[in-house]
Amino acid sequence: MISIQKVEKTYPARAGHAPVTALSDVDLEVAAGEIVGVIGRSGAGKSTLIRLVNGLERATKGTVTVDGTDLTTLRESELRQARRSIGMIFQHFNLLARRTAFDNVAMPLEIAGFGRRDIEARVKPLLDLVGLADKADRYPAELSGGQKQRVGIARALATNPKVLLSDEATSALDPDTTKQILALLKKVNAELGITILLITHEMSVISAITDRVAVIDGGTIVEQGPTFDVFTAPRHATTQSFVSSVTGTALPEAIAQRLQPAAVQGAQALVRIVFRGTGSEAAFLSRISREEAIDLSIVQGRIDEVAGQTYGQLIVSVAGGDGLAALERGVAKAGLTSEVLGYVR
Ligand SMILES: Nc1ncnc2c1ncn2[C@@H]1O[C@H](COP(=O)(O)OP(=O)(O)OP(=O)(O)O)[C@@H](O)[C@H]1O
Repeated sequence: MISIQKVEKTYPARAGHAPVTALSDVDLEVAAGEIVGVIGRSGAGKSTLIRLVNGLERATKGTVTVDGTDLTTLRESELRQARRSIGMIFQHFNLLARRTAFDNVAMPLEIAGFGRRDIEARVKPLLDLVGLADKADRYPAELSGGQKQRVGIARALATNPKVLLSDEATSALDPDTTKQILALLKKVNAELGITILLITHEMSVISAITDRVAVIDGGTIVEQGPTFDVFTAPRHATTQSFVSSVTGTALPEAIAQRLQPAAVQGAQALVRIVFRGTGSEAAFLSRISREEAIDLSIVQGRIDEVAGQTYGQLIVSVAGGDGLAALERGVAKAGLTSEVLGYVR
Protein backbone atom coordinates (compact mmCIF):
# COMPACT_ATOMS: atom_id res chain seq x y z
CA MET A 1 0.00 0.00 0.00
CA ILE A 2 2.92 2.33 0.76
CA SER A 3 6.33 1.84 -0.79
CA ILE A 4 9.23 4.16 -0.06
CA GLN A 5 12.30 3.28 -2.07
CA LYS A 6 15.80 4.74 -1.87
CA VAL A 7 14.41 8.07 -0.75
CA GLU A 8 16.51 11.11 -0.07
CA LYS A 9 15.10 14.46 1.00
CA THR A 10 17.33 17.49 1.03
CA TYR A 11 15.88 20.87 1.96
CA PRO A 12 17.58 23.50 -0.21
CA ALA A 13 19.89 26.17 1.17
CA ARG A 14 18.01 29.26 2.29
CA ALA A 15 18.86 32.65 3.81
CA GLY A 16 22.49 31.82 4.50
CA HIS A 17 21.72 28.33 5.82
CA ALA A 18 23.34 25.31 4.19
CA PRO A 19 21.11 22.63 2.62
CA VAL A 20 19.79 20.02 5.09
CA THR A 21 19.61 16.36 4.16
CA ALA A 22 16.74 15.22 6.39
CA LEU A 23 16.45 11.71 4.94
CA SER A 24 18.87 9.53 3.01
CA ASP A 25 18.56 6.06 1.54
CA VAL A 26 15.24 5.33 3.22
CA ASP A 27 13.38 2.13 2.28
CA LEU A 28 10.06 1.26 3.90
CA GLU A 29 7.25 -1.00 2.74
CA VAL A 30 3.79 -1.04 4.31
CA ALA A 31 1.44 -3.82 3.19
CA ALA A 32 -2.32 -3.27 2.85
CA GLY A 33 -4.05 -3.62 6.22
CA GLU A 34 -0.87 -3.30 8.28
CA ILE A 35 -0.15 -0.89 11.12
CA VAL A 36 3.45 0.26 10.85
CA GLY A 37 5.20 2.67 13.19
CA VAL A 38 8.24 4.85 12.63
CA ILE A 39 9.96 5.86 15.83
CA GLY A 40 12.76 8.37 16.25
CA ARG A 41 14.00 11.20 18.38
CA SER A 42 13.36 14.86 17.68
CA GLY A 43 14.99 15.88 14.39
CA ALA A 44 15.44 12.29 13.19
CA GLY A 45 13.34 12.94 10.09
CA LYS A 46 9.91 11.50 11.05
CA SER A 47 7.83 14.50 9.99
CA THR A 48 9.74 14.77 6.74
CA LEU A 49 9.02 11.10 6.04
CA ILE A 50 5.29 11.39 6.68
CA ARG A 51 5.07 14.61 4.66
CA LEU A 52 6.55 12.75 1.70
CA VAL A 53 3.86 10.09 2.01
CA ASN A 54 1.01 12.60 2.01
CA GLY A 55 2.58 14.55 -0.83
CA LEU A 56 3.25 17.75 1.13
CA GLU A 57 6.96 17.41 0.33
CA ARG A 58 8.64 15.91 -2.69
CA ALA A 59 11.54 13.49 -2.45
CA THR A 60 14.86 14.72 -3.81
CA LYS A 61 15.69 11.16 -4.92
CA GLY A 62 13.84 7.85 -4.92
CA THR A 63 10.16 7.00 -5.17
CA VAL A 64 7.17 7.22 -2.82
CA THR A 65 4.28 5.07 -4.01
CA VAL A 66 0.87 4.98 -2.33
CA ASP A 67 -1.69 2.44 -3.55
CA GLY A 68 0.20 2.02 -6.81
CA THR A 69 0.60 5.74 -7.58
CA ASP A 70 4.11 7.17 -7.55
CA LEU A 71 3.61 10.54 -5.84
CA THR A 72 7.02 11.81 -6.94
CA THR A 73 5.88 12.08 -10.57
CA LEU A 74 2.47 13.75 -10.07
CA ARG A 75 1.51 17.31 -10.96
CA GLU A 76 -0.07 19.48 -8.23
CA SER A 77 -3.65 18.83 -9.40
CA GLU A 78 -3.03 15.08 -9.57
CA LEU A 79 -1.46 15.19 -6.11
CA ARG A 80 -4.57 16.83 -4.66
CA GLN A 81 -6.64 13.99 -6.10
CA ALA A 82 -4.24 11.34 -4.75
CA ARG A 83 -4.39 12.92 -1.29
CA ARG A 84 -8.10 12.05 -1.03
CA SER A 85 -7.19 8.43 -0.52
CA ILE A 86 -4.84 9.41 2.32
CA GLY A 87 -6.26 10.55 5.67
CA MET A 88 -4.10 12.24 8.27
CA ILE A 89 -4.34 12.98 11.99
CA PHE A 90 -2.14 15.38 13.92
CA GLN A 91 -0.69 15.93 17.38
CA HIS A 92 -2.65 19.16 17.87
CA PHE A 93 -5.77 17.88 16.07
CA ASN A 94 -5.89 20.84 13.60
CA LEU A 95 -9.65 21.32 13.98
CA LEU A 96 -11.38 24.50 12.89
CA ALA A 97 -12.47 26.34 16.04
CA ARG A 98 -15.52 27.95 14.47
CA ARG A 99 -16.93 24.68 13.19
CA THR A 100 -18.81 22.07 15.20
CA ALA A 101 -17.58 18.48 15.43
CA PHE A 102 -20.05 17.58 12.68
CA ASP A 103 -18.90 20.40 10.40
CA ASN A 104 -15.22 19.61 10.96
CA VAL A 105 -15.84 16.02 9.85
CA ALA A 106 -17.94 17.29 6.93
CA MET A 107 -15.22 19.58 5.65
CA PRO A 108 -13.27 17.19 3.39
CA LEU A 109 -16.61 16.10 1.90
CA GLU A 110 -17.61 19.70 1.20
CA ILE A 111 -14.27 20.28 -0.50
CA ALA A 112 -14.82 17.15 -2.57
CA GLY A 113 -18.19 18.60 -3.67
CA PHE A 114 -20.63 16.27 -1.87
CA GLY A 115 -24.23 17.49 -1.32
CA ARG A 116 -25.71 18.03 2.15
CA ARG A 117 -27.68 14.79 2.19
CA ASP A 118 -24.65 12.67 1.26
CA ILE A 119 -22.62 14.52 3.85
CA GLU A 120 -25.14 13.77 6.60
CA ALA A 121 -25.29 10.13 5.56
CA ARG A 122 -21.53 9.86 5.86
CA VAL A 123 -20.73 12.04 8.89
CA LYS A 124 -23.27 10.55 11.31
CA PRO A 125 -21.97 6.98 11.13
CA LEU A 126 -18.42 8.30 11.41
CA LEU A 127 -19.23 10.18 14.60
CA ASP A 128 -20.85 6.97 15.84
CA LEU A 129 -17.75 4.96 14.98
CA VAL A 130 -15.50 7.28 17.01
CA GLY A 131 -17.96 7.39 19.92
CA LEU A 132 -19.06 11.01 19.54
CA ALA A 133 -22.66 10.68 18.33
CA ASP A 134 -23.80 12.94 21.18
CA LYS A 135 -21.21 15.66 20.51
CA ALA A 136 -22.03 16.44 16.88
CA ASP A 137 -22.97 20.06 17.58
CA ARG A 138 -20.15 20.81 20.02
CA TYR A 139 -17.31 23.17 19.12
CA PRO A 140 -13.67 22.10 19.61
CA ALA A 141 -13.34 24.35 22.67
CA GLU A 142 -16.12 22.30 24.30
CA LEU A 143 -14.33 18.99 23.77
CA SER A 144 -11.54 17.23 25.69
CA GLY A 145 -8.23 16.43 23.95
CA GLY A 146 -9.29 12.83 23.41
CA GLN A 147 -12.63 13.91 21.97
CA LYS A 148 -10.89 16.37 19.65
CA GLN A 149 -8.67 13.60 18.37
CA ARG A 150 -11.78 11.46 17.80
CA VAL A 151 -13.15 14.26 15.62
CA GLY A 152 -9.77 14.36 13.86
CA ILE A 153 -9.98 10.61 13.19
CA ALA A 154 -13.56 10.86 11.88
CA ARG A 155 -12.52 13.74 9.61
CA ALA A 156 -9.52 11.78 8.31
CA LEU A 157 -11.86 8.90 7.43
CA ALA A 158 -14.51 11.04 5.76
CA THR A 159 -13.34 10.54 2.19
CA ASN A 160 -12.95 6.79 2.66
CA PRO A 161 -9.16 6.73 2.47
CA LYS A 162 -7.18 3.53 2.14
CA VAL A 163 -4.33 4.93 4.18
CA LEU A 164 -4.33 6.77 7.49
CA LEU A 165 -1.21 8.69 8.49
CA SER A 166 -0.77 9.59 12.13
CA ASP A 167 1.68 12.32 13.12
CA GLU A 168 2.27 12.00 16.89
CA ALA A 169 -1.52 11.73 17.30
CA THR A 170 -1.37 10.83 20.99
CA SER A 171 1.59 12.96 22.09
CA ALA A 172 -0.61 15.70 23.56
CA LEU A 173 -2.84 13.25 25.47
CA ASP A 174 -2.59 11.72 28.93
CA PRO A 175 -1.77 7.98 29.21
CA ASP A 176 -5.37 6.78 29.65
CA THR A 177 -6.68 8.86 26.76
CA THR A 178 -3.72 7.70 24.68
CA LYS A 179 -4.77 4.08 25.29
CA GLN A 180 -8.34 4.84 24.21
CA ILE A 181 -7.25 6.61 21.03
CA LEU A 182 -4.83 3.81 20.15
CA ALA A 183 -7.64 1.29 20.71
CA LEU A 184 -9.82 3.33 18.35
CA LEU A 185 -7.09 3.31 15.69
CA LYS A 186 -6.80 -0.44 16.06
CA LYS A 187 -10.57 -0.76 15.65
CA VAL A 188 -10.50 1.45 12.54
CA ASN A 189 -7.74 -0.73 11.12
CA ALA A 190 -9.58 -3.98 11.93
CA GLU A 191 -13.10 -2.95 10.92
CA LEU A 192 -12.38 -0.79 7.89
CA GLY A 193 -9.17 -2.50 6.75
CA ILE A 194 -7.34 0.83 6.63
CA THR A 195 -3.56 0.74 6.43
CA ILE A 196 -1.98 2.90 9.13
CA LEU A 197 1.47 4.50 9.11
CA LEU A 198 2.24 6.35 12.30
CA ILE A 199 5.18 8.34 13.54
CA THR A 200 5.95 8.74 17.20
CA HIS A 201 8.77 9.23 19.68
CA GLU A 202 7.08 6.89 22.20
CA MET A 203 7.89 3.20 22.28
CA SER A 204 4.72 2.52 24.27
CA VAL A 205 2.67 3.62 21.23
CA ILE A 206 4.68 1.31 18.98
CA SER A 207 4.26 -1.63 21.34
CA ALA A 208 0.52 -1.06 21.78
CA ILE A 209 -0.67 -1.20 18.18
CA THR A 210 1.92 -1.69 15.47
CA ASP A 211 2.63 -4.89 13.56
CA ARG A 212 6.01 -3.66 12.38
CA VAL A 213 8.33 -0.86 13.38
CA ALA A 214 11.11 1.13 11.74
CA VAL A 215 13.59 3.03 13.88
CA ILE A 216 14.87 6.23 12.31
CA ASP A 217 18.00 8.04 13.43
CA GLY A 218 19.85 10.87 11.71
CA GLY A 219 17.66 10.57 8.60
CA THR A 220 18.20 6.87 7.98
CA ILE A 221 16.32 3.77 9.09
CA VAL A 222 18.69 1.95 11.41
CA GLU A 223 16.53 -1.05 12.21
CA GLN A 224 13.15 -2.41 11.15
CA GLY A 225 11.13 -5.57 11.54
CA PRO A 226 8.12 -7.14 13.31
CA THR A 227 7.47 -5.10 16.45
CA PHE A 228 7.76 -8.07 18.78
CA ASP A 229 11.15 -9.09 17.35
CA VAL A 230 12.59 -5.58 17.39
CA PHE A 231 11.32 -5.06 20.92
CA THR A 232 12.61 -8.27 22.38
CA ALA A 233 15.97 -8.29 20.60
CA PRO A 234 16.86 -4.68 19.69
CA ARG A 235 20.19 -4.53 17.83
CA HIS A 236 20.86 -0.83 17.30
CA ALA A 237 21.81 1.39 20.26
CA THR A 238 18.97 3.83 19.47
CA THR A 239 16.44 0.99 19.50
CA GLN A 240 17.90 -0.36 22.74
CA SER A 241 17.43 2.99 24.42
CA PHE A 242 13.83 3.29 23.19
CA VAL A 243 13.07 -0.24 24.38
CA SER A 244 14.58 0.27 27.81
CA SER A 245 12.42 3.40 28.19
CA VAL A 246 9.36 1.19 28.40
CA THR A 247 10.53 -2.18 29.59
CA GLY A 248 12.58 -0.85 32.49
CA THR A 249 15.16 -3.61 32.23
CA ALA A 250 17.92 -1.75 33.98
CA LEU A 251 19.10 -3.17 37.30
CA PRO A 252 18.23 -1.28 40.47
CA GLU A 253 20.95 1.36 40.90
CA ALA A 254 22.25 0.06 44.25
CA ILE A 255 22.86 -3.40 42.76
CA ALA A 256 24.27 -2.07 39.46
CA GLN A 257 26.95 -0.19 41.39
CA ARG A 258 28.12 -3.35 43.19
CA LEU A 259 28.14 -5.50 40.06
CA GLN A 260 31.51 -7.12 39.24
CA PRO A 261 32.24 -8.57 35.80
CA ALA A 262 34.09 -11.68 37.09
CA ALA A 263 33.15 -14.32 39.63
CA VAL A 264 34.93 -14.30 42.96
CA GLN A 265 34.72 -16.78 45.80
CA GLY A 266 31.29 -16.69 47.46
CA ALA A 267 29.71 -14.26 44.97
CA GLN A 268 26.13 -14.46 43.74
CA ALA A 269 25.59 -14.44 39.99
CA LEU A 270 22.90 -12.16 38.60
CA VAL A 271 21.19 -13.72 35.62
CA ARG A 272 18.65 -12.21 33.25
CA ILE A 273 16.13 -14.72 31.92
CA VAL A 274 13.92 -13.75 29.00
CA PHE A 275 10.48 -15.20 28.24
CA ARG A 276 8.76 -14.83 24.92
CA GLY A 277 5.28 -16.27 24.63
CA THR A 278 2.70 -17.16 27.21
CA GLY A 279 4.62 -16.41 30.37
CA SER A 280 3.66 -19.78 31.85
CA GLU A 281 7.33 -20.81 31.58
CA ALA A 282 7.73 -18.99 34.87
CA ALA A 283 6.95 -22.31 36.55
CA PHE A 284 10.39 -23.49 35.51
CA LEU A 285 12.03 -21.48 38.30
CA SER A 286 10.45 -23.47 41.09
CA ARG A 287 11.13 -26.68 39.14
CA ILE A 288 14.86 -25.99 38.80
CA SER A 289 15.08 -24.87 42.36
CA ARG A 290 13.49 -28.17 43.45
CA GLU A 291 15.24 -30.52 41.03
CA GLU A 292 18.70 -29.01 41.35
CA ALA A 293 18.36 -28.11 45.02
CA ILE A 294 19.48 -24.51 44.48
CA ASP A 295 18.26 -21.32 46.08
CA LEU A 296 17.14 -18.59 43.71
CA SER A 297 15.94 -15.16 44.55
CA ILE A 298 14.20 -12.75 42.23
CA VAL A 299 15.91 -9.37 42.02
CA GLN A 300 13.59 -7.88 39.45
CA GLY A 301 10.78 -9.13 37.25
CA ARG A 302 8.49 -7.72 34.66
CA ILE A 303 6.00 -8.98 32.13
CA ASP A 304 4.84 -6.74 29.28
CA GLU A 305 2.50 -7.19 26.39
CA VAL A 306 4.24 -6.25 23.17
CA ALA A 307 2.39 -6.34 19.86
CA GLY A 308 -0.16 -8.67 21.45
CA GLN A 309 2.38 -11.16 22.81
CA THR A 310 3.85 -11.67 26.24
CA TYR A 311 7.40 -10.61 26.85
CA GLY A 312 8.88 -11.12 30.27
CA GLN A 313 12.20 -10.65 31.95
CA LEU A 314 13.39 -11.93 35.29
CA ILE A 315 16.64 -11.08 36.97
CA VAL A 316 17.51 -13.72 39.53
CA SER A 317 20.43 -14.22 41.81
CA VAL A 318 22.00 -17.62 42.40
CA ALA A 319 25.23 -18.82 44.02
CA GLY A 320 28.06 -18.61 41.46
CA GLY A 321 29.76 -21.82 40.29
CA ASP A 322 27.59 -24.96 40.62
CA GLY A 323 24.42 -22.99 41.33
CA LEU A 324 24.86 -20.93 38.18
CA ALA A 325 25.63 -24.02 36.10
CA ALA A 326 22.45 -25.70 37.39
CA LEU A 327 20.36 -22.64 36.61
CA GLU A 328 21.76 -22.40 33.09
CA ARG A 329 21.01 -26.10 32.51
CA GLY A 330 17.43 -25.64 33.65
CA VAL A 331 16.94 -22.49 31.59
CA ALA A 332 18.20 -24.21 28.45
CA LYS A 333 15.94 -27.23 29.17
CA ALA A 334 12.94 -24.90 29.38
CA GLY A 335 13.87 -23.44 25.96
CA LEU A 336 14.51 -19.95 27.36
CA THR A 337 17.49 -17.66 27.05
CA SER A 338 19.63 -16.29 29.84
CA GLU A 339 22.52 -13.91 30.23
CA VAL A 340 24.87 -13.47 33.17
CA LEU A 341 24.87 -9.77 34.04
CA GLY A 342 27.68 -10.02 36.59
CA TYR A 343 28.41 -10.94 40.20
CA VAL A 344 27.76 -9.38 43.58
CA ARG A 345 29.06 -10.34 46.98
N1 LIG B 1 11.50 23.01 5.77
C1 LIG B 1 12.71 22.71 6.21
N2 LIG B 1 13.80 23.34 5.79
C2 LIG B 1 15.04 23.02 6.21
N3 LIG B 1 15.29 22.02 7.10
C3 LIG B 1 14.24 21.33 7.58
C4 LIG B 1 12.90 21.64 7.18
N4 LIG B 1 12.06 20.78 7.83
C5 LIG B 1 12.84 20.00 8.60
N5 LIG B 1 14.15 20.32 8.45
C6 LIG B 1 15.31 19.65 9.10
O1 LIG B 1 15.28 18.28 8.75
C7 LIG B 1 15.64 17.45 9.86
C8 LIG B 1 14.52 16.48 10.19
O2 LIG B 1 13.40 17.21 10.65
P1 LIG B 1 11.98 16.53 10.92
O3 LIG B 1 11.02 17.62 11.27
O4 LIG B 1 11.63 15.65 9.79
O5 LIG B 1 12.31 15.64 12.22
P2 LIG B 1 11.33 14.95 13.27
O6 LIG B 1 11.91 13.61 13.53
O7 LIG B 1 9.94 14.99 12.77
O8 LIG B 1 11.49 15.87 14.54
P3 LIG B 1 10.35 16.31 15.63
O9 LIG B 1 9.94 15.07 16.33
O10 LIG B 1 11.11 17.27 16.51
O11 LIG B 1 9.26 16.96 14.85
C9 LIG B 1 15.97 18.42 10.99
O12 LIG B 1 17.37 18.62 11.00
C10 LIG B 1 15.24 19.69 10.61
O13 LIG B 1 15.91 20.83 11.12
